[in-house]
Amino acid sequence: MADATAPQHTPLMRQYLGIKAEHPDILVFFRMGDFYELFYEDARRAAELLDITLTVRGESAGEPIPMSGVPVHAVEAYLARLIRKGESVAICEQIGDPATAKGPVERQVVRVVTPGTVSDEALLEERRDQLVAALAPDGDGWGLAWADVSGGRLAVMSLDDAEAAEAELARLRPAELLLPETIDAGPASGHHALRRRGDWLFDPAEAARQLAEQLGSRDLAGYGLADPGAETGAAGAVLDYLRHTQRGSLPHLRTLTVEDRSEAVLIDAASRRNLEIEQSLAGDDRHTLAALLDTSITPMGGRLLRRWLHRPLRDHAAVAERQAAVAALLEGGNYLPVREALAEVGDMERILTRVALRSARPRDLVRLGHALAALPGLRAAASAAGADLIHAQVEELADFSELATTLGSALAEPPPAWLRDGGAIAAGYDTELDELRRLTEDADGFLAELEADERERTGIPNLRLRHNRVHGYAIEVPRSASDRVPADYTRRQTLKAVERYVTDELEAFESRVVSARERGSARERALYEGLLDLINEQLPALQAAAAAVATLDALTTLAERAETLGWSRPALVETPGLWLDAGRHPVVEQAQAEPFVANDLALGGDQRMLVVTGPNMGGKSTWMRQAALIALLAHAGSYIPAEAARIGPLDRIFTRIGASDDLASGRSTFMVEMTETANILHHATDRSLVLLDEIGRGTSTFDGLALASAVAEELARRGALTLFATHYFELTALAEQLPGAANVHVRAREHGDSVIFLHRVETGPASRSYGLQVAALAGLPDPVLRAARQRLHELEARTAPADPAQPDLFAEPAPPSAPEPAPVPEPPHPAVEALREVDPDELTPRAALDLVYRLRREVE
Ligand SMILES: Nc1ncnc2c1ncn2[C@@H]1O[C@H](COP(=O)(O)OP(=O)(O)OP(=O)(O)O)[C@@H](O)[C@H]1O
Repeated sequence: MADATAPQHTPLMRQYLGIKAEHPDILVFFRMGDFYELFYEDARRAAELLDITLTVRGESAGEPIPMSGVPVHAVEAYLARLIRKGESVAICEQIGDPATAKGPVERQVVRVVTPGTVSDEALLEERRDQLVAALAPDGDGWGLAWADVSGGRLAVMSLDDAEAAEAELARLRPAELLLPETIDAGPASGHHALRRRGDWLFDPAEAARQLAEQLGSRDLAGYGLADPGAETGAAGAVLDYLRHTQRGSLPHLRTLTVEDRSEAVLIDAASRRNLEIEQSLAGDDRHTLAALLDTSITPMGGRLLRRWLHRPLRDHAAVAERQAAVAALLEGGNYLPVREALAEVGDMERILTRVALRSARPRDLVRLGHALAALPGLRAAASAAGADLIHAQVEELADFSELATTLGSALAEPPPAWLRDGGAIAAGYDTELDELRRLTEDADGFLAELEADERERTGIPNLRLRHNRVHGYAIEVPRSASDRVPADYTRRQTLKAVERYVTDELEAFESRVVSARERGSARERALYEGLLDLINEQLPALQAAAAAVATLDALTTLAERAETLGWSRPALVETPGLWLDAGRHPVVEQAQAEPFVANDLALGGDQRMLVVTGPNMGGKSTWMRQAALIALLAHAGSYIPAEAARIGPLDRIFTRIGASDDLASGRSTFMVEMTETANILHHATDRSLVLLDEIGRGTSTFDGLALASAVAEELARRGALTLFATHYFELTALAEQLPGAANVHVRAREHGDSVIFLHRVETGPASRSYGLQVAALAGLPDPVLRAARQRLHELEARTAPADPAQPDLFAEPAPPSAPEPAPVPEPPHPAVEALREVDPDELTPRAALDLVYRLRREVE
């Protein structure tokens, strides 16, 4: 990097390097006319990241200056690409007037665009929160804070250990993560957009002061943070970062939520991945719970629904409230008119943020006007559904009709893309603006008239009136006709084929028009600012209404999904457990063409562990995952894909499914598996749902078997609600060994050399595995299959039940081997002797009856 102070740099480069020095880690977009330019290392990086041309711009300090750039009009598309790659950009604008500047125009960084703090519509994903989070260490634990700038939310949470921090980061997926400079990254290591910030920015006491000021309260006691700790420090760091990036105040951030982990059904990072809530294991968002459920009408409803799915609630009362609302919306199709009314509302939440940050575009205000106008209809439609939660939302939909009317009459439709384009304020809204506009518009007529007059006066038929940005208005005459121009023409410019002149009349006109135009746009800007002020006056009430709309949308979406997908309302019961009648996998059922086979599940009470066996491809994983997804949906307040269900309280959902190397952290498949299993064993309780799929597979058979059985024993001891799928038949013996354990299997039928999967879950262990048949279905070559069959016969012969090479892992240990005395045979009972002597075929009915009487006497 070049040295800014080196005197041999050009003045422009000295200015650039001075600004760059304040933003050493991020790209600086340096405005030069119609381009944002990047220099030196930034230029190289941008060229690579954006696939734009790297050129050279002259020399400074005797060295060529590498340069790349993007046109101003297309900057948003480039910014969006950089943000998605986790990059941040400082936008440096020209703020001085180039006409009057001596040396380079004054320039200043007006905002810093970062992945976690953006609020521009073009840079945000519509249906996903884009968060910036901060972690601060706290003994063994961590303080966590996060902000959703575009939604106006700020939250904190205290975490007991690194595992909890990892789990919450996996839930929130912050686009940026702030960490004190001097600490070990711990649970944050590997985060793609880690930003180190000065340790002092995490200081709890100073953070508490800053936060109280931001929230307009005396201190944080009202938020339960009377004694500021690491979480407050983290929130302070987030706030500082937001102020730094927004370069202004944040009037829309006025509340702080203190989240408590124990209020949620906890899902650790690995389990969350396995459940494919918002992202599939394949890495996309198709075939996920969110993709299936999110038919919400407004983007903010979609984002709220995702938050619900990511944070199922333990409190059955809160869940029941959502269920009751969904039921009320389903009744008589109440949800349909609500959805219709929602269609006009749009993304009020993010629009309000842009209004608060004063970056709202004309289109935002037009849409806000429509949204406000739609609220009375929404209110009426929602009021028809009788549920407490719905009424609470309706109450928040205050009357904004005056504001709606003002916006409706103030804004032109369709609006221009930018305020600077002009025409945002509608005609008839302001007489002064109308007057100024008339002056500019009349200019066209005046010019046409003047042109005609001058042609006639001079007799030059191709005389034209021209306007150009630099030189203003001029009368253009071909050079060949220049000897015919009248004396009152003053020559301004001589070009190759034409000469340009002005007249006093034209100059007077020009100053009138230019001043009218300038005053017009200033007036328009002032009126627009006035509208922003007007909205901001009611910001808290508007934000509350937006939150209510989002809630109504999310609830209505759950109702629509329940109806469309044929889901039912689960009964919430007090006994921990999961009892499903004809449950289905919500996503697989929709994704596949073949009909889905519904299955029951009874897990709880005195049956707490089910060992699931059956062939590969039989449907074990699907059945287990559907149990977890149904439990999750139920605790999010949704209806579920089952005919009927009883669902007890749940504290955690664990899913140890599938195997994957975690190459990034250098852990092997088996190591990952055991780490995840260890986590389960540390935390599972009798209210935890645990899914273990083929645990122990990643090591030798005996080690694997031994580990799997010991893990099962521990889970049984803890009384965890466990589904345990395995290909080790030996583990089916667990059903007899462990209290509360039973076997189930997915049924398959042999069909010649092939196998038919019935996908039906039945009691008892599977009889065989059909591994070779499944391999055949998968297209393994015939010679290999033949060899495998041969090998299988050999193995089966070798491991016949009497074979000592196959140990019975669950047999009681043999008692100490003192030789038992041979039992002394007892003489048979006389009744037995008598029975031995008769031949039943020879007996008449009468003799048989006599015999019974005799035997009876013998045994008395
Ligand atoms: N209940 C069902 N009804 C219809 N199809 C099903 C059902 N369950 C599973 N399937 C289908 O069978 C396929 C295999 O299911 P799954 O992956 O659950 O088998 P698995 O027994 O876990 O296999 P493996 O032991 O090889 O992991 C699924 O992708 C799905 O298409």
